[in-house]
Amino acid sequence: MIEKNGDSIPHVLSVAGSDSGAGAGIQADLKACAARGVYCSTVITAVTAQNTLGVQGVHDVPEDFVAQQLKSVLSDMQVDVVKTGVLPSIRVVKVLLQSLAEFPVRAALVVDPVMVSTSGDVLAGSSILSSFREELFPMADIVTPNIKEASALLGGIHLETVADMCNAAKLLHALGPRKVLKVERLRVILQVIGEAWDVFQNVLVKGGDLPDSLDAVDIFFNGERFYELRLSRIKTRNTHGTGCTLASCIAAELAKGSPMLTSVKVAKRYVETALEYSKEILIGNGSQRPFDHSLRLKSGFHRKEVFNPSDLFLYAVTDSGMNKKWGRSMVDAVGAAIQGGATIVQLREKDAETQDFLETAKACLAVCRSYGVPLLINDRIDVALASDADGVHVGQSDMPASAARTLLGPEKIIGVSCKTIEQAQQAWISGADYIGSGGVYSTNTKANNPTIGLDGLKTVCLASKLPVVAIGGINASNAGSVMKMEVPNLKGVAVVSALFDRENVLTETKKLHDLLMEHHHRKSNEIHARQLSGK
Ligand SMILES: Cc1ncc(COP(=O)(O)OP(=O)(O)O)c(N)n1
Ligand SMILES: Cc1ncsc1CCOP(=O)(O)O
Ligand SMILES: [Mg+2]
Repeated sequence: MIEKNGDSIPHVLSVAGSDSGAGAGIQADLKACAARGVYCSTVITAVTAQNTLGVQGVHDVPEDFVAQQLKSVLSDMQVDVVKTGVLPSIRVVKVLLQSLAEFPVRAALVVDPVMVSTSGDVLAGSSILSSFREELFPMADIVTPNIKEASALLGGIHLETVADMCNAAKLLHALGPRKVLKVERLRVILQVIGEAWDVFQNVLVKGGDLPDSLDAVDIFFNGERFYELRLSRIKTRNTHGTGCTLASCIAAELAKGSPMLTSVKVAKRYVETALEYSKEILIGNGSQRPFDHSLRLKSGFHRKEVFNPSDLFLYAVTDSGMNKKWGRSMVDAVGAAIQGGATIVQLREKDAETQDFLETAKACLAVCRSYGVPLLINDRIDVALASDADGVHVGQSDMPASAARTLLGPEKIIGVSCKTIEQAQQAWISGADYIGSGGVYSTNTKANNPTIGLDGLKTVCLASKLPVVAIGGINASNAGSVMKMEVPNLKGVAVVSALFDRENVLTETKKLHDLLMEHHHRKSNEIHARQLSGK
């Protein structure tokens, strides 16, 4: 951290190559860190003459001078995270590792094993592979290869499917044996002192180049579990520098103190938002075009960064009565729902005392943040504000969404319950982010709540400018009928009893998640087939 007037600013050191076109490399790292509110210092390892057409020349910086830059920064400034990009020679890798041994960084080492530019130009030769595998990776907290890099690092194996990517992530993870030995000791110490630990080496295999995928799918593996991180693929040619930017954002979030998985999810969302924002900008005449890291040029656009409609996919709404009945705490229930695949959580406490509600909210928020899952508060703006939850859900007789927006500001998520076209239009005008629509089917969870059926849901979805989540009596046997409806705004289902009025929340959530994924894949394949046949 760097001290400024008593405030500390998270600090990332980027050790990478310069891109004269400023789409990738050091320049992308500087812009990404600035966009994420983090200080970024730089050690330049190579200077490229580069533009949107490709790389016209590369000049490696002599390793002595790389060492001198490293010493200048690390001996003087408190670095939280080191992020690496182009490391053009084995000697530079050695110099880096020696510097890190002399001046250890506080939080993490993020290794983006850059070998080939977007244009296909080689930036680090294959002689570097063994040095990466044997010397650098064991020291890294996360490595972030794309498909081509993962394949090269694993002796040229073919990576064509998500299953191949999982396999590659596992094999790359296994290259960190010294790290595992080192962290095993740390794990024991942390367990003894009761601290959470997040120190296993992590691998993110980026699937941006995966053939035939409509989504941008990355595989995150932490040595224990695989996470399939899926966002819609933005159709644009302005993608030069996405790898550098993603790794820098991960580094920036780690420097702020976020857990690894949260950092990866935040970084992925940021890149998606930046690509969406810049998909039509024109810089240069070639096909390797950069994007705009500074999302504030278009007013209001950065709201997209706050809320991701695909988070509505499996929306878990809690019920403390049900948890009590099955003898578990709210925190355990929320943790189990997230592990089962819940993509957003709402705390719905109808009878709790304010102080208890606030404490529960803070405890659940810690769980949600550790998984990068947003937590919303039902009805109570005051509890959302006091706990710093990610937002609120309000109904037609709760505080109006416009007043909630004024109180919560632009950085929080607001959902509104709507049964009619007029309510849906008003929600949009009021500055809400999404609509909850139902009860679709009858339910015992909410009294005096007329059902609107699938037809009512469809009417709201078609009229809505906001994404919609369906709610009310939804479970594993009828969720398919809901998601089968051909309405673009419908993003998922919100569920109470089918998750929480059950003995095993994790199993029930997983069951529903798998079913929703099956529908999602079927729908994606249908769209893909339709696009291919030109219909
Ligand atoms: C996602 C979602 N949709 C609708 C509701 C219902 O909210 P409301 O109409 O305010 O009723 P209560 O939940 O407050 O009883 C919801 N909670 N979540
Ligand atoms: C909160 C709410 N709002 C509309 S229906 C409903 C209850 C949904 O609960 P369940 O999923 O148990 O039917
Ligand atoms: Mg309400």
